[in-house]
Amino acid sequence: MVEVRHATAPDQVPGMTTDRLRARFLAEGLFTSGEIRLVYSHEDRIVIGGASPGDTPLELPCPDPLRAGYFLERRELGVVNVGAPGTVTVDGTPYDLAPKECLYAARGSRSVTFSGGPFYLVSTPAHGDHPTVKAGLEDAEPVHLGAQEGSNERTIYKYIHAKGIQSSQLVLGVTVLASGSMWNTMPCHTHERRTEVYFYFDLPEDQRVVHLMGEPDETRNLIVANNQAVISPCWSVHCGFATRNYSFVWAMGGENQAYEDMEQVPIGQMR
Ligand SMILES: O=C(O)C(=O)C[C@H](O)C(=O)CO
Ligand SMILES: [Zn+2]
Repeated sequence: MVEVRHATAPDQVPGMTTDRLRARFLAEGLFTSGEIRLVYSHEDRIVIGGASPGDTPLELPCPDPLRAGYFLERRELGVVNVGAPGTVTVDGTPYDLAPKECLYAARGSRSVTFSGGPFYLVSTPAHGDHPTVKAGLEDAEPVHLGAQEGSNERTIYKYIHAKGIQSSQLVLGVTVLASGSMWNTMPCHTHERRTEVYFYFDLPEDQRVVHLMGEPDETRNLIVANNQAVISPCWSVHCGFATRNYSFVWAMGGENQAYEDMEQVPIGQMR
């Protein structure tokens, strides 16, 4: 199943109801046992999805919006295990992924199958060839940020980026909040040259993230549950706090792969 989302201009946001805002930017229901569910966003043509194999392995389909012979004919794929240990098999080679481990699947791979997990998927168009690579948290250089005083102690694990796993344009990592911390990405930023998607996981079912989005001086909030994702166009801040600690996958596609290429927003400029 694939859902197509069109791009949104920032001047459309002030008039939006909560329902319209959620329909545009929040991806719910990505995980249904026995299915692969995808959202094709026209923001930098990022595809996100959830693969929930249940008892039977699932094969990545090639949905019609791609108009390709197979999913990775012109694309690259990042996979993060967001559940129990599982295996992703790429053209017959199995890669065992523990929770929070990552696999980059190369353009040109004809078959990708999933068992165990579930797995979160992010794909962007690719114009070059880079090998399929698996990485664990120990392979990603951890960056410790924040402090208890700000309720934002967290570790950023960068997997696919300019100095890590090589890709054509995909940039991807996992941020893990320490127990007792709730805030991510504050002070926040935008990326004029990229689209970013935050996918929240490891959050108990009865807890929520309050995700802030919109232009810095015209923010809105989305109340986000476990295993849901928020699409941030280049003009949108992306940050939030939750009712307890959690983890999230951040992934970007666009003009460049420099993690540091962002416009910082001093909190005094936010409204
Ligand atoms: O907690 C954070 O801060 C982040 O994880 C920020 C993301 O990595 C990000 O937004 C990258 O552009
Ligand atoms: Zn960002």
